[in-house]
Amino acid sequence: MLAAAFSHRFCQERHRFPSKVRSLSEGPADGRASRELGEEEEGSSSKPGGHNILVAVRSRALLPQERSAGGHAIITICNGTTVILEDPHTTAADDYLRLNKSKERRYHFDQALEETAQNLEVYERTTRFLIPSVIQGFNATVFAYGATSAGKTHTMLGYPGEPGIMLLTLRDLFSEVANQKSNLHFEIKCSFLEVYNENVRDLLRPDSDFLDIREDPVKGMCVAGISEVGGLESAEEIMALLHQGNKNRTTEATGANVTSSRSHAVLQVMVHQRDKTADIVAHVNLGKLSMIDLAGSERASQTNNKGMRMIEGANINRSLLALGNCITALSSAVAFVPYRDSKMTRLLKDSLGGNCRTVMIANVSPCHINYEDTHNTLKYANRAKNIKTKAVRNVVQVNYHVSKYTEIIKDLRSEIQELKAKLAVPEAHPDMGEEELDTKQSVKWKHELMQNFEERVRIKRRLIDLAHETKNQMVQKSHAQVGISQWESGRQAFGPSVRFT
Ligand SMILES: Nc1ncnc2c1ncn2[C@@H]1O[C@H](COP(=O)(O)OP(=O)(O)OP(=O)(O)O)[C@@H](O)[C@H]1O
Repeated sequence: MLAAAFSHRFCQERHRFPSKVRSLSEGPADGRASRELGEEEEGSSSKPGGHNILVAVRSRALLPQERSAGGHAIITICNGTTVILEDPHTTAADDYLRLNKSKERRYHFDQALEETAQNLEVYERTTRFLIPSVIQGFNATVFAYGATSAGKTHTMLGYPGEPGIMLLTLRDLFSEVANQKSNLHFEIKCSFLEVYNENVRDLLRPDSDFLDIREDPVKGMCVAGISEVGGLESAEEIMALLHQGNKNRTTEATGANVTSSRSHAVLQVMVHQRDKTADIVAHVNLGKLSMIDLAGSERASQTNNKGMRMIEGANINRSLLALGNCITALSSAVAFVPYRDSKMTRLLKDSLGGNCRTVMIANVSPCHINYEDTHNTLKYANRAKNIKTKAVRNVVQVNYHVSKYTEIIKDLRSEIQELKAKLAVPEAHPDMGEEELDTKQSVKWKHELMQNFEERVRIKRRLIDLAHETKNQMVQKSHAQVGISQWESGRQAFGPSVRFT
């Protein structure tokens, strides 16, 4: 009773989301995350320790079917960061061990969003701050986690009247790119995949084979052979691809949700950014933004799923259990993290423990019938708060040694052709006038100019040859070094008795 009164008072001071539009780089309405982003943007994100995952919890309203089944809400959100979960199980009057136990569980998160929060508010308080860092070459992931029908797809995808995190993020990303286009060159590509029954499928090329996940030393975890659609200019273009891909996504009606996602869906947007004035050597920032709508965990007893739906459910639960185990391992900082236990956790490896800035949105149902699921989601979300990632800017140096020189030579050649065409004037005659002599003089200058250009072409060619020679010499040098180290290790293995004659 006392606890209930306290929570009521506490809720009077509930957090109000500021109506003022926050700037992209301002960070979410949370001091900690905002400060961390500042460090990241200054390029110091490689500092030991890294950043904590930003964890937000979103509770939806009771659904009509939950109300008609006599469901009541057991979730209270306070102060924009606290979630109070009421245990609906009644305690028997003679259960003396539990009589004085509080029936409330209290959790604190970076953000806690109540049922009145629209997707735009969720986006502004959780994800918006990631955009500048993606443009600067950092990896970022936003994923929705929770039981079936908790509201993950509603949060990530939304619907035309209320776009979800994916569209809102893409809109801001493209408008930020447009703001910076005068000084920087951008290339934006996207891919869309699903993990269904432990198989990875390209949703933009549904007739392709199942794909493999690989760990690339430069790109991190990636999917071999996934199609990347390039030349994208607007969020709407990506959303069109997403809707096309979504038609290929596996969703079915289940006992718990009429449009239940039976697969985990991953939308990845790659942003390549470089200076417009870049010369022979360019530094390209490679940012990758992953937005993930996970399939929801479900209890077979509650969903009444049979046959294929039950197998899917088992696979979904298996991969979510693997995700839960990874979260537990990472939050307790044990040495071994079982990423390999499922495809989804392999894909999420960078987002959970690697080079990435990560936001987890844990969706919960407020209905007392879903108490166990909600409790589990809150427990995992609470553990995930301790996970640290180390985001570093991905910069590759593109050395245009050969390709750029060839391009320059091509340009010079076409210039020479143009000059030659202009030079195609009649030969000079002895009885020429002053005007004609002037023309002859300018023809001479043009000729010299052309020779100059030809000389430049020769020099560029020589540079290419030199680059090749240097490369060959380096290969020979490394062969020689391998030989020397083999000789030295052989010498150590046989000891000082080996004599060379
Ligand atoms: N914040 C919300 N406001 C209003 N309705 C919501 C909200 N979140 C979810 N819903 C409704 O709840 C139902 C289930 O939501 P949704 O399909 O997003 O759940 P899910 O977690 O993606 O489920 P699954 O894992 O089975 O795919 C839908 O009818 C959706 O419209």
